[in-house]
Amino acid sequence: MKSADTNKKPIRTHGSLGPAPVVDTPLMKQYYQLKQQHPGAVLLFRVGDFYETFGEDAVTASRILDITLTKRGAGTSSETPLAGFPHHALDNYLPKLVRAGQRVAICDQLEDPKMAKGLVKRGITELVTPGVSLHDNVLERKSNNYLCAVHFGKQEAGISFLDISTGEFLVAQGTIEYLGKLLQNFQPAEVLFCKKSRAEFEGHFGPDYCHFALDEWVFGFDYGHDTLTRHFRTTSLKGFGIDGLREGITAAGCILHYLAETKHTDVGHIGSIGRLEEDKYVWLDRFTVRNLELVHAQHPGGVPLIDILDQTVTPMGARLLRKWVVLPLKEPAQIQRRLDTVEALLQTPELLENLLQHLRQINDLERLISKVAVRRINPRELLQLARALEAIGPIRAELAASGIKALQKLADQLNPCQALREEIRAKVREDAPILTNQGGVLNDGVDQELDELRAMAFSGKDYLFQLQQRAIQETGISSLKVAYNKVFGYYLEVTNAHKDKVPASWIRKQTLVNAERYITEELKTYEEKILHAEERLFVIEQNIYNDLVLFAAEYVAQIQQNARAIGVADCLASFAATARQHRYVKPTVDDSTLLDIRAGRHPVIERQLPPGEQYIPNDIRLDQDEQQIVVITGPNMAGKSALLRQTALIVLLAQIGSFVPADAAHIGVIDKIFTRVGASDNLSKGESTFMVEMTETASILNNLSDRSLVLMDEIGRGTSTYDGISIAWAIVEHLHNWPKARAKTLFATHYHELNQLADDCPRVRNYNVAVKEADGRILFLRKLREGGSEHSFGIHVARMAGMPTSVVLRANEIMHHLEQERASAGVDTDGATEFDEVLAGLDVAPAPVATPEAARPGPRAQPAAAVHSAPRPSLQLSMFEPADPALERIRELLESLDVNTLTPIEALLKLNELKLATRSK
Ligand SMILES: Nc1ncnc2c1ncn2[C@@H]1O[C@H](COP(=O)(O)OP(=O)(O)OP(=O)(O)O)[C@@H](O)[C@H]1O
Repeated sequence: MKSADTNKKPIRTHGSLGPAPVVDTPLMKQYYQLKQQHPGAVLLFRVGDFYETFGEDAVTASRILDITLTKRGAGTSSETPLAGFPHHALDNYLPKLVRAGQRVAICDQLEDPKMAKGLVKRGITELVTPGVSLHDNVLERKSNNYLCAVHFGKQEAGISFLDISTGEFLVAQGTIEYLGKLLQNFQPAEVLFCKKSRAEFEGHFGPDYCHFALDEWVFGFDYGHDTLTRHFRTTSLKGFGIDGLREGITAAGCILHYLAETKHTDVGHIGSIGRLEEDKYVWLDRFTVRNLELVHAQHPGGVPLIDILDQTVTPMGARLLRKWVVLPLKEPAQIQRRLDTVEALLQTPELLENLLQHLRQINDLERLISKVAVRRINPRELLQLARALEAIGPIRAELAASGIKALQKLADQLNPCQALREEIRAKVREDAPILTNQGGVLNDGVDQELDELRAMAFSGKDYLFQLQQRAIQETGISSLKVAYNKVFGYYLEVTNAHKDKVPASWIRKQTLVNAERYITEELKTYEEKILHAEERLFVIEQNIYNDLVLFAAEYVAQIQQNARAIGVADCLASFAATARQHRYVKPTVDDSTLLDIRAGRHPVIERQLPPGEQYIPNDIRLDQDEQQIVVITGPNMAGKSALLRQTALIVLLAQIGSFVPADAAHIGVIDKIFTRVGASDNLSKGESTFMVEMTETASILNNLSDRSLVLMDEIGRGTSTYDGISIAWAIVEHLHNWPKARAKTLFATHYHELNQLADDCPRVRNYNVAVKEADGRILFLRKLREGGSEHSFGIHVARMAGMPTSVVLRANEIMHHLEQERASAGVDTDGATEFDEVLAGLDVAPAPVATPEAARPGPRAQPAAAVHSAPRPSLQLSMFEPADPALERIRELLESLDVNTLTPIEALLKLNELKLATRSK
């Protein structure tokens, strides 16, 4: 990047520093020059033993790090805020800044200040950003830390993820929904996009992602392709199976560009790039991932599925499990292999125990080898690497002898890398320090010169001790001591009380309050010898250590393969451990379209219940021919949502290869799980959100297949009753009548009116979650039983929640009144209710499938005119009052609709339009 001409005018930084102070010294001139290289980053500027921040950076740093904010040049034209911390505290403070979402540029002194002529040379040595970090304090052991890049193409969009701490590099291309799902699944720490795409990105995915916008030229396909092929040293990307992904390649190229920008150039551990194939995994839309709380809880204090499931003992296993959970499989054979292995592990408890015990020794093999690749591994970590490799041998032996095919295959992938292990053990001292430049890293006998220098340094120190003893004897000053500091080197220190006994040949060097410090010729000579030996010794150690790291770097690919195999073994062992501990059973997973769960339980809720309370299991059966859609009614708190979610979670667990919380489960593979929850914070967020959601719902509903599972929970709750029921009704009808697919559906509602759907739609069945009323109170039985419910129990729940008795009594009175009114006014001669009329008038559903049931009187059997001809004293829809001209317009709009060609979703959108029109009148 070009820096401004700094000779003539005062340097001004880019926006973030605000009005820049006048540059008054060469040091500040140097600072602003460096600051301009990464204007958006907090610059930690090394001055002596401190990292300093200036201007806005200082304000930010002091707020995040809770360090003192002072002023530099207070009261002068160059006054600027200042905050700093000692350089050795970097490991402590840097992660705090990065975790707070800051990008941090570290500027170091590039030469020894003692040697520098004039201003010390400084430069940015690293740019640490939330998505590009190798610091243990920034990274979470159990999750990946992804950097992501998004590129919007003309037809499709591309996306790429990289975890630099593990070397995992992924790419995908597809629709905006697919990208949204991947973002939700991978939860990147930082997203890169093109400057001009900011609005597009935020429009689709919201403003909450920590992001960085790059120049447009970075997002060229040719540039991306070249960057990738140069990195992988290949001529094409065919070998990775990604050559057709134009937008994806562009995004991936942008990631590598960013690594270079942030000075991450040693990235040999990024040895491959994998494609995230949309077809391979169950489609979980982003609401489903969030709503099922797979990896993150929706509310503070909530427990996500992963916390219940995760019994892994290695970080590789924990990270892989998080991926398995959000990417369930669709191929029955692949699922079966995992299930069979878990079963085999359960049948051989001794193998499971041994495996877990050895796995516990493994540590974070994957991140350790990445540190080797980027040359940032310290001696203690290298020892950890050796220890991890030592555990590989026994694991390989256990797996190979297991007699379980899948585990034997894993054993074949493991390699204890004996030569590397032995080399580390032979060279690195067991008690090696973290730093490599202060000695004590290598064993004796590793290098002859090193041994000789060590002997000299140590004997020199012995000599100094003898010198001290001699001086004490000669002068009679028993408190005399030999000491060392960086400025004067070795010196003799004598307290003031004895200074008259000091020989004349001693040279005074420093006067303290209570003592004098001296040097002698002899002391100087020995000091030089010792320091020289030490300096040389440190250099030799450093060189040998660097060579050892280079040697280890040759094992990167092999150790990454070990790490992957260990991750798989750990996940499977974790499934077995969970199944054993919590009574999970092996599901049957096949190509059928049946979903039959016997005595299923919610894996999370059952573990959260207070002691003594039992989770009540329930059966759920869905198929294509008889029971495609189950409408579940029941009062608030009955357990409807729990039932929906447990069904999805059981399917999901089965398809990631885990046993399931049930007595038995038969699962014909599901290809998509689609969830909509009509929570008030969802549908009622605002019209625009509502529209976006409806449009998305539309596109997803139209893409469902016979293998899809749809969960609708209180759809329409966030809007008015009529809207809510209409939308819910239309969606169920669509799902039932859509000729292209019969998606299995669970529909929870407390609109008991929806029970009428079963009259028209032969594959819709009514169920309810049982409750018992006794003495005006309600007892939740949590049992699903066939049949609809007659009324909702909101008032009882209000009582349970501690509502004042007077309010509860009054509510009861009003309810009875309304029920009576409704009974006398809302039922016409055919038995259709007021609500039926409204639906009939709008006719939002497509023509029913021709079945005998469809001929029965029901909502759609009513002609549109019925809306006006039937008496409606109590449930007036004022928008149909003819007197109002604005409403006339709405009527015209309605009449202009061709209901025979209108799709259900177009109808929903029209409904919304009408709603807006009524509001604007
Ligand atoms: N089968 C069950 N066994 C034991 N407890 C259960 C069961 N199902 C649900 N519960 C408990 O009941 C609570 C309420 O359940 P849930 O949220 O599913 O009710 P709901 O019918 O969806 O209510 P609402 O209509 O208010 O959303 C849950 O938080 C859970 O603690």
